[in-house]
Amino acid sequence: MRGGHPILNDLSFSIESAGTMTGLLGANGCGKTTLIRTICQDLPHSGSCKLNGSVLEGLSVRNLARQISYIPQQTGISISMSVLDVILMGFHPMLKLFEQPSAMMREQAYTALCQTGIENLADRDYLTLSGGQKQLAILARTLVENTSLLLLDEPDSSLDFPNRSSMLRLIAETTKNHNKTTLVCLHSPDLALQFCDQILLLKDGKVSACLHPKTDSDEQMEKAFAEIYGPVRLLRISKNQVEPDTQDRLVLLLL
Ligand SMILES: Nc1ncnc2c1ncn2[C@@H]1O[C@H](COP(=O)(O)OP(=O)(O)OP(=O)(O)O)[C@@H](O)[C@H]1O
Repeated sequence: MRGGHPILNDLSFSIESAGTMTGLLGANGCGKTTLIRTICQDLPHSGSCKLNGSVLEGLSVRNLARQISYIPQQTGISISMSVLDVILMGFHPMLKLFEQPSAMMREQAYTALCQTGIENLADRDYLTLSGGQKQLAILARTLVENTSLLLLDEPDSSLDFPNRSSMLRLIAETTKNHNKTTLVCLHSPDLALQFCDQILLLKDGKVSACLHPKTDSDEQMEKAFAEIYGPVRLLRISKNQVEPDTQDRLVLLLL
């Protein structure tokens, strides 16, 4: 519910097993953020969300934070603190009251900064970062959180062209290597087709299609995307034309 109005209706879906990444796509205002915030229990709703068989409704904020990492479009951090301290916030749900992060946690935080390529910003005030640098810092924080479900709302929106791809690759690798389940809102069908195991298309408050880019036919996917975006054509670029040892690359063109 937003402003007293239902945004999502009779919506039901399940996400594949741990180690998989699901993209959530749809037109502006179709309810992607609403769905993500509903799952992390940030918005009122009827029905229920289950994670590994456990109902999420009714769990305490601390308990939810131990299981779910949520990256909103705007981080909401408004006080001065170093980028390293922002990453260390990822350990808070694991610490007791007044307990400080250990040396090992600080080391892990620095490693996460290196993984996202912003170790040179460790001592910078977070508030002085650009929008894209902030997104990389928040992703680094997510990497240290020991959660099983990642909910990411357009984590690439402020990033430059190559960094968008790097960000999605890193999220996909983290998902697989750490056996996490990831649901990510995206606006780029191309990035979703390249990195996601499953794509949910949202329309009129419902899931209009659930696609599996590695196995669905091009015709099936074209038809589903056309429902959302209008006439489209799916181009398949053979792996030999891209880089060996990768999948064919799929690119969606608006007609
Ligand atoms: N605080 C609010 N009060 C009332 N309605 C809201 C509020 N926030 C969002 N909405 C409405 O809820 C609907 C879904 O919004 P939501 O932000 O979930 O869409 P979205 O798919 O994430 O959009 P975008 O791709 O533009 O980010 C929209 O019609 C929006 O106008």
